[in-house]
Amino acid sequence: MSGQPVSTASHPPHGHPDNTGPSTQVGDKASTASHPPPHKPDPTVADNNASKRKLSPAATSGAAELANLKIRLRQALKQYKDFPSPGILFEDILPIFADPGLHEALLRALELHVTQSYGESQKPDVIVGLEARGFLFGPSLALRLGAAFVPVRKQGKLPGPTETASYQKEYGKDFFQIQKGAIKNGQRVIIVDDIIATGGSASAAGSLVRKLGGTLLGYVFMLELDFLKGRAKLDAPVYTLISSQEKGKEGDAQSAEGPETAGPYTQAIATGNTIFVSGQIPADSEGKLVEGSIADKTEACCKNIQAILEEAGSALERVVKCNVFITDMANFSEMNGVYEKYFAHKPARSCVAVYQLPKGVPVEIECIALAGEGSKL
Ligand SMILES: O=P(O)(O)OC[C@H]1O[C@H](OP(=O)(O)OP(=O)(O)O)[C@H](O)[C@@H]1O
Ligand SMILES: Nc1ncnc2[nH]cnc12
Repeated sequence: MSGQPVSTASHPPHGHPDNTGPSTQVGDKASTASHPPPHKPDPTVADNNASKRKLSPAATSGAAELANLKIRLRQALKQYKDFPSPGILFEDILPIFADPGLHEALLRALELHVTQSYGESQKPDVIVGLEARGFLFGPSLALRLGAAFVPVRKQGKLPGPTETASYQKEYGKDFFQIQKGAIKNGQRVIIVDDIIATGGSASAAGSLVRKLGGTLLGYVFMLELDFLKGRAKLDAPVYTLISSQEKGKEGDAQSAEGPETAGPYTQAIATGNTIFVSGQIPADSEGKLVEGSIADKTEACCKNIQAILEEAGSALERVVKCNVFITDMANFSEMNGVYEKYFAHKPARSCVAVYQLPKGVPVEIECIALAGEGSKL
């Protein structure tokens, strides 16, 4: 587990007790949710059972492993503007394969996802990988699962009788082919690829699998470009390890919605079963400062923390400690009004007034959270 130092934007720790706002009082149990609700939690709804739930050590260590892995994978991605054609922001996954540790971690996470999602009785018989990047990890994954690997290739590459499907992808039109007889009637199949963008490629591959009589269990991707809504084209369950921001920047490996870091620190670091989130200021995902009241700005900080935690497989409900920095205690109660909607379970908290904050903002919030439950591991 990596133990990189946690770098908050610019603040030394402050130990100011704060029992007048929505923080947990001394003597309260640390309130963490071992079983977050299956639906996305509404941060504005109080969770009165939060303090009764406990984490199992195995679940938390698995979840922390996944959280850390996601952060490391995201950081390894490289983005290229206008490749292969103008207007496309190309997500390069190859650096993951250049690092044996990340490569191994990727395969482990995918293997665990499949074994835990489908179990022994629904084990896949065949992993289908899509040319070319689905070939980078499809065969290794198949081997780990004791399944066959079958390639779907671009037109004209496969010998013998084939089935063909045409499709439109994010940057062009193409044809996929599969060898007739490569999948037997009724075999359970999982389709894997590096990226789902518009979903055109994956959908065409799904149609080929079904043409051969395969039972499509689902799709597994390393990365999803959410904003293209490709999964809407697919009619089998979709799993993606990480999702990508709508507007990324070249060379940038930030989480989906949190603002990019403005200095030599990382948005979040997971170690053990703990996630340390760097101080969040009221800025949007492009780093633009949010205008408006203290309430608006506090809300922006909370939303950034929420996005970063969710990206790391955790949630606001799993925050155990917050540090709030404000530049004027006259704003304390307006800040609290919003803060308590997001942190209804009252994690431990300090709130201090500081002389100045980066970029002249009036509020900054950092936190420590427990990793997610580990349902994917
Ligand atoms: O969801 P879509 O819009 O269909 O796009 C996703 C597909 O695009 C990329 O492949 P590409 O055709 O560029 O081939 P490559 O792997 O050979 O580079 C990627 O590897 C996916 O297969
Ligand atoms: N933006 C993108 N980056 C990398 N591969 C892709 N395949 C389809 N769209 C892509």
